[in-house]
Amino acid sequence: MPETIRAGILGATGAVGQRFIQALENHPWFEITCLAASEKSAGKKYGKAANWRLESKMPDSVTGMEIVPVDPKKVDADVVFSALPSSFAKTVEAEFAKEGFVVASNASAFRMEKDVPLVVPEVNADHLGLIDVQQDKRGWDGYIVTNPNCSTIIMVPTLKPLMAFGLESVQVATMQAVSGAGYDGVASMAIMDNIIPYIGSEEEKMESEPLKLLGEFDGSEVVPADIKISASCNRVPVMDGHTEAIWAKMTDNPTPEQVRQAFLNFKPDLGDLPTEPEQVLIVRDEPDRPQPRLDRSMGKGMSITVGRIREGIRYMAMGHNTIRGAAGASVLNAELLHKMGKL
Ligand SMILES: NC(=O)C1=CN([C@@H]2O[C@H](COP(=O)(O)OP(=O)(O)OC[C@H]3O[C@@H](n4cnc5c(N)ncnc54)[C@H](OP(=O)(O)O)[C@@H]3O)[C@@H](O)[C@H]2O)C=CC1
Ligand SMILES: N[C@@H](CC(=O)OP(=O)(O)O)C(=O)O
Repeated sequence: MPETIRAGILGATGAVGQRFIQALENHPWFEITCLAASEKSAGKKYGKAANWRLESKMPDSVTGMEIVPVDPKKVDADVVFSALPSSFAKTVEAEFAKEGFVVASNASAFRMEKDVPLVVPEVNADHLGLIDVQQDKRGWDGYIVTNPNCSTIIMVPTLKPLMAFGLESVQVATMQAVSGAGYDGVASMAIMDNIIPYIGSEEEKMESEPLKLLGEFDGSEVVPADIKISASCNRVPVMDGHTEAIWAKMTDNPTPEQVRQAFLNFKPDLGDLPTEPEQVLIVRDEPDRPQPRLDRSMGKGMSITVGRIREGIRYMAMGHNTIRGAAGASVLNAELLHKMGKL
C-alpha cells in the first residue's frame, strides 16, 4: 500500500530508543534511515555505541549505521521518533518541528502544552485536530505529537469505557518496573529485596495527563475532563511491566459484570494499523491475574491486561511500560497520522 516513510530515532541508543528499533524493524510502512544520539555516540557505528539490552538480537540493518548528532540538519527522515531526556527534548523537538519534521515524541516536554496533541489512538484520536492549531500558532512546517507517561497510558484506556458510567474520581497505586527508569536509573542494590515508594513527578503526571486525554476537543482546544485523580507511585523489582491497582467511582454505580463487559466491548476502530493489538483490553478472570511476567507480552506488548474487577469499583491493570508505555505508543501514533494523510 503506502510508499516507505523514512524514520529517524532521536535517543536511539537508550532504553526506549532500542524499543523503537525493535518496533520499526520490518515495519510495513516505516524504514529506519537515521539514528541519532549524544555527542558521545555520534560518529560511531550503532553496533559499537549502543549497549544492546533487549532479548532479541540487534537487527543487522542498524549495526553498521553511523550515529549522527541530534540536529535537524544531520537527520535524514520524514518522521522522527523521540526518546530523548525531557530537558533536552524541550528545545530540540521544537527545532525539528520548525524544520518541517513530524515529531512523534515519547518525552514529557510538550505533553501538556495546550496546542500539542497528547494522544492514545484508541482513546482520543480526534485530538490530532490540534496539529493545525499548533502549526498556525507557531508557524512551523512540521509538528509535534506526544504520547503519555507510561503509567498514564496503561490506566487511561481502562478509564475510557468507564466514562459512559459517569466517571467521577479515580484512585490509583502503581507498582512500576525498573526499566521505566532506564538502565542506569535505579541501582540494583537499591531495588533488590525492596520497594521504593517514590518516583519523581510521576504522581503529578498521572493526575494531570489523563484529564487532557479524556477531555473534549472543541475544534480549537481540549477542555479537560472533570475527574479527580489521586495517584501513589512505587518502584518494584520487576524488569518490565507496570501494574496498577485502580479504584474508580462512577455516578451510575455499575456492577463488576457491567464493567467487565465494558472492558471486553472496548474495540475502537483504527482501521487496522500495523502496531494496533487485536484486543486493547484483555480481561483475565482468574483471581491471580494480571501478572507482569505472564501478561506483559500480550498483543506484542501493546495490550493492557485487566483483572480482579470487584465491587467498588476496584480492578488491576498491567501493561508493558517500554512498548505500550513508550516506543509502541509513538509508533502507533505515527501510523495513525499516516492513515489520516498527515504523514
Ligand atoms: N523508559 C521508559 O519506560 C519510558 C521512558 N520515557 C521517556 O523516554 C525518554 C528516554 O528514556 P530512556 O530511553 O529510558 O533514557 P536513556 O537514558 O536510556 O536514553 C537516553 C537517550 O538520549 C540520548 N541523549 C541523552 N542526552 C542527550 C543529549 N544531551 N543530546 C543528545 N542525545 C542525548 C542518549 O544518547 P547516548 O547513549 O549517546 O548518551 C540516549 O540515546 C525520556 O524522556 C523518558 O522520560 C517515557 C516513557 C517510558
Ligand atoms: N517515570 C516513568 C518513565 C518515564 O520516563 O516517564 P515520562 O515519560 O513521563 O518521563 C517510570 O519511571 O516508570
